[in-house]
Amino acid sequence: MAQVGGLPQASTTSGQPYVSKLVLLGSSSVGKTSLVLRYIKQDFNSVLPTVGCAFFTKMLDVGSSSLKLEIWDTAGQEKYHSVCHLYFRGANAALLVYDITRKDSFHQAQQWLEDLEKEFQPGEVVVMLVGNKTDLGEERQVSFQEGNEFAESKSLLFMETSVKQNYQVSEVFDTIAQELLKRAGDRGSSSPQDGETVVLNQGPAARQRQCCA
Ligand SMILES: Nc1nc2c(ncn2[C@@H]2O[C@H](COP(=O)(O)OP(=O)(O)OP(=O)(O)O)[C@@H](O)[C@H]2O)c(=O)[nH]1
Repeated sequence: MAQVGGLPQASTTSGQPYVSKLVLLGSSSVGKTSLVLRYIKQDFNSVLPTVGCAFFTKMLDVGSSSLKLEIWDTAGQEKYHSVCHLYFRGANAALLVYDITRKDSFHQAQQWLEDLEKEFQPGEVVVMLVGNKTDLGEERQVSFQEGNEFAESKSLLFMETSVKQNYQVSEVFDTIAQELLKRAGDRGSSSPQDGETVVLNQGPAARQRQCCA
């Protein structure tokens, strides 16, 4: 797993949260929607395939800082592939989700990374590779080592999860939040003042790419 730094240095003494956009990308049926629903609603049920994109928000407290995560859960079906590009514009973080029992989904996650690399500057977006469905270990086609090595080669965060068994689900989002706040602190972003909302990664490049979603 790529190294994650300590707790963020930035603080929100004014009580205003940082706001970040997190996009979930990956093949159909790898468990993207399930991951979000488990995290936000502590629920695991069979869900219908996503159409286009679903949107969720979640407030997190990390140390003395608050972060509002705007979570965009994209549809994995091939017919929505081109639409997904519209959704990941302006993202601060991305989860590239694959199913450890499906090698093709691992390759698709790598393809999504290439797409992100075309859209963003190196290091502009926090990216985590997530291998889901560890409860189906007997059907595993992608080893932990394979996922980890690919993530390390691309300087991505990496975790394996089982949404079904609620294994490492909150850790995925907490790690992303910590990394976002750490980067905000490293950049010296000032704490939001009363009535002000700070949107991370809103440099000149990001402002030019307004999301059309
Ligand atoms: N065994 C197992 N099944 C899971 C797990 N996570 C999700 N599933 C199941 O996998 C199927 C697909 O899950 P979804 O969350 O709809 O997958 P998705 O990636 O959002 O799919 P699209 O909306 O088509 O992009 C559902 O039947 C889930 O119940 C897991 O950790 N283990």
